[in-house]
Amino acid sequence: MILGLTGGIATGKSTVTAMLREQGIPVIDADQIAREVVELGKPAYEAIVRHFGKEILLPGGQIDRKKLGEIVFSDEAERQKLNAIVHPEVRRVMREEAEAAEKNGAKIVFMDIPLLFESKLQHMVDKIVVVYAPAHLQLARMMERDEFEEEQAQKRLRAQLPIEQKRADADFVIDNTGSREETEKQVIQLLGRLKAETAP
Ligand SMILES: CC(C)(COP(=O)(O)OP(=O)(O)OC[C@H]1O[C@@H](n2cnc3c(N)ncnc32)[C@H](O)[C@@H]1O)[C@@H](O)C(=O)NCCC(=O)NCCS
Ligand SMILES: Nc1ncnc2c1ncn2[C@@H]1O[C@H](COP(=O)(O)OP(=O)(O)OP(=O)(O)O)[C@@H](O)[C@H]1O
Repeated sequence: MILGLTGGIATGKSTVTAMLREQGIPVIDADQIAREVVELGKPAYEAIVRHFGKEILLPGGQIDRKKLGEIVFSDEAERQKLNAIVHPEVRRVMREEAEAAEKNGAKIVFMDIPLLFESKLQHMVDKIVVVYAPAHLQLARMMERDEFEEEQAQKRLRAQLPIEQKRADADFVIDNTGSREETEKQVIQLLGRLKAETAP
């Protein structure tokens, strides 16, 4: 069974991913793959430099993610352009990794896909788990973690569908409004249900 793990920016997907891995569940991470496919010299890297120019590079030649983020979260057309370069590569690698995990005998595989709903990737997964935190907590946690001003954080929030809508469209919701311990309890409870469903 392939589960799509999604939510909004800073709702706690990475936090939940770490908890799942601790329970021995494989999690394929779209953000991590999106970082790997734009490493220096990869095809997506070349395409990004062609479109956005050398101004978005660090002195060592790697992509300056902060700078590219400032551009794409301030300009919807540029964000779409970046998505069109990066997303097909990310989907291809995710499929490969899911197949490898299933070949290794995994019955339950999670794919952490932040933009699952926005990119209409529902077809890639059997069920959808949304990690939820209300918008005001998303903002506060993002500002603290990334040292963003409120306006920078708001821009990133506006580039995604509202978290309330995602919650409504989920098969399962993990509410990360409370403490990490409360969240972990929900993760373990969900795994219990899924293991019962996938038992022979
Ligand atoms: C714009 C970039 C350079 C900013 O890098 P940065 O290191 O600051 O952020 P990071 O990659 O860790 O992403 C953090 C979060 O931002 C949100 N986000 C990232 N890209 C996008 C996007 N294109 N549209 C909307 N939200 C996005 C997601 O919630 C993601 O979890 C980077 O996010 C990127 O290359 N994005 C395009 C690829 C993408 O869509 N990745 C997310 C899902 S695969
Ligand atoms: N239950 C919680 N209580 C307090 N802080 C939390 C909780 N869960 C997560 N955080 C913090 O909130 C921030 C966002 O969490 P996390 O990085 O897991 O979110 P994410 O959804 O993976 O974010 P992104 O979409 O940006 O990748 C982090 O700094 C994390 O340490």
